[in-house]
Amino acid sequence: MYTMETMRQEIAAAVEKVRALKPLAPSITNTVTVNFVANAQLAAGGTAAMIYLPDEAEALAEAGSSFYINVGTLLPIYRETVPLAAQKLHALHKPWVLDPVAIGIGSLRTELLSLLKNYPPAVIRGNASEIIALAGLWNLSGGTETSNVHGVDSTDTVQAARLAAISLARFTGGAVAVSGTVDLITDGRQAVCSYGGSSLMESITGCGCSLGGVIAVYSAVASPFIAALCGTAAYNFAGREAERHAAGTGSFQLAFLDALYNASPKDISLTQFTPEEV
Ligand SMILES: Nc1ncnc2c1ncn2[C@@H]1O[C@H](COP(=O)(O)OP(=O)(O)OP(=O)(O)O)[C@@H](O)[C@H]1O
Ligand SMILES: Cc1ncsc1CCO
Ligand SMILES: [Mg+2]
Repeated sequence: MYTMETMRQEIAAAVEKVRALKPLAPSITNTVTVNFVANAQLAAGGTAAMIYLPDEAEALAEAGSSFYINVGTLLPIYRETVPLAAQKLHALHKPWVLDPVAIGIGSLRTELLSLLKNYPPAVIRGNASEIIALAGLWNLSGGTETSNVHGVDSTDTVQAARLAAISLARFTGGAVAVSGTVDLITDGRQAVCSYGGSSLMESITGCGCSLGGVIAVYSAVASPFIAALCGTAAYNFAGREAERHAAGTGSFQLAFLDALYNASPKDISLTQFTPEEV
């Protein structure tokens, strides 16, 4: 168990380590936000590599320190690529992050997300509706059988996903980060609410996707819980900072990357978060 003080120390240490080591966190991610994911990973201090083909996934699962799988826009080749990557990561005991974007839409997405239960990710990151639906698909408490996911956006509150997040974290032995106005991060034993960000983050695409990629970067140097908390705190810091400089959604995206790049270990570790009952 972490105290609030040790959480802050470990977050600051993770931010510093990533900037020193530049860990490679390869991604299988959607074509909508692939560029934003790579740029956010670089802004945090990590190294990015985006993958489509099965043999490349296996090679980069070996080469990387961690990995990111986001099922936002599936292509037929992912029927091979995603399972191969997950199997390899599981066999190598490497941390990987799952974003179950738009869970419930289409048969390939359901097939892949069901199968990934066999190779549990270190961190699951999603909006509230996605977390509830993944717990449902994996038959865990707090989940619902029918998905409330409408396209890629959430229709549930973060607190409504609390039990689903806790049961997913207990099942994987890792952590879950539920995003929204106030984010919830849990490892199944403790939970933290993280504050900050900006409502403009809902008006651009890819803040959630890229947060998953950045959590994968931090997973290379920290426990799943600290990595999830560190990524979320970095986003809450950078979002709030970017809003002060943005004229609208276009300049917000640029200001957000600048803020993420310029954020110090203290800026990130001193963001507001509070413990929650589990
Ligand atoms: N209203 C808000 N106020 C403050 N921060 C927010 C708000 N909405 C989202 N965020 C922040 O935006 C980031 C992404 O969360 P969000 O829930 O929008 O993900 P998402 O829906 O999966 O995004 P996408 O699928 O477009 O990538 C998180 O860091 C979250 O804290
Ligand atoms: C808009 C969109 N559509 C599929 S993935 C994606 C990025 C946000 O999840
Ligand atoms: Mg999303």
